[in-house]
Amino acid sequence: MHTPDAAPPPLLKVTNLSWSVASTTILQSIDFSIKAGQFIGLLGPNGAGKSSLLRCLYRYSKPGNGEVAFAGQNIWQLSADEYAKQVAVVLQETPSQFNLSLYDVVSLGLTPHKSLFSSTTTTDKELILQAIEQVGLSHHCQQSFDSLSGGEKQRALIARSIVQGPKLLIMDEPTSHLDIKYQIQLMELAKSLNVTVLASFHDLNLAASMCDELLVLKKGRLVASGTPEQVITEKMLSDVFGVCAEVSPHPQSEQLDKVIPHITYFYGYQTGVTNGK
Ligand SMILES: Nc1ncnc2c1ncn2[C@@H]1O[C@H](COP(=O)(O)OP(=O)(O)OP(=O)(O)O)[C@@H](O)[C@H]1O
Repeated sequence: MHTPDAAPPPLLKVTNLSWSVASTTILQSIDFSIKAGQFIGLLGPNGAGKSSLLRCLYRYSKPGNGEVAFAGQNIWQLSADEYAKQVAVVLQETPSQFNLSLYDVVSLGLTPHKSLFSSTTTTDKELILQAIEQVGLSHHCQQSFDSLSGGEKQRALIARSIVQGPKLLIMDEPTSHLDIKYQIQLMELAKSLNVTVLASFHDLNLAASMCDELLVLKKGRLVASGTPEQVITEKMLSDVFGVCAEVSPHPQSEQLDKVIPHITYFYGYQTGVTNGK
């Protein structure tokens, strides 16, 4: 009898994940999975646990309970190098690169793929230059990384991720220091790479416009997940973020052929005007 092939496992599956520091529970009983090709946004107020969760996913923190599986395999059973070939990370704070040029920093994306003494080939060099061109920084190639602007640094780190060739790109508030144009550009750039992306956001409208699905954390628990239309509701904004707001379809929804919820925030928290909405 013919049995249909089993569906492939999700690219990332988080099961009953909890993480504590000393006796304080920071993340509690978190379950979700991400399919290959999705662009997922992680939301939550300050201190909700977004960075802590992402650290458990890029194998920096080991959960006290539960499991993180990548393509069906517990990530702690993979070596750090094996995992780094599959998962790239862009963080909000860029550590100093000690006078490395932009080119050198981008070339570090090759590190997980190279043995200790192997040299950079012509193909590698082409890949590095192509990635730098893709993020629009060709004219800064030899500039020291530390002297780049915040937006240029973040784009350079995306170029490093392109060179790394990951299946999953994890970004922890990568746009927090960028002006609005670069925030949009950086996220659209990440979206155009055709890799699976999990990114934390503070700008809920940006997340709603970019993401296929959203995950919402509150006090270390996953309290909502689904499409932006399902997740971005006036009730969620009030319950999780404590704001009074109106949600309506973004004017581009029709043009883009999907419902993009758009949030208009109300002001007057000191005076109580928001209560009378
Ligand atoms: N190593 C640690 N030791 C003690 N407490 C920690 C540690 N890491 C995180 N926390 C605490 O866990 C909670 C969640 O922090 P986390 O940085 O994950 O939140 P976040 O959602 O990313 O916040 P933000 O939006 O402000 O960046 C905070 O109360 C933080 O102080």
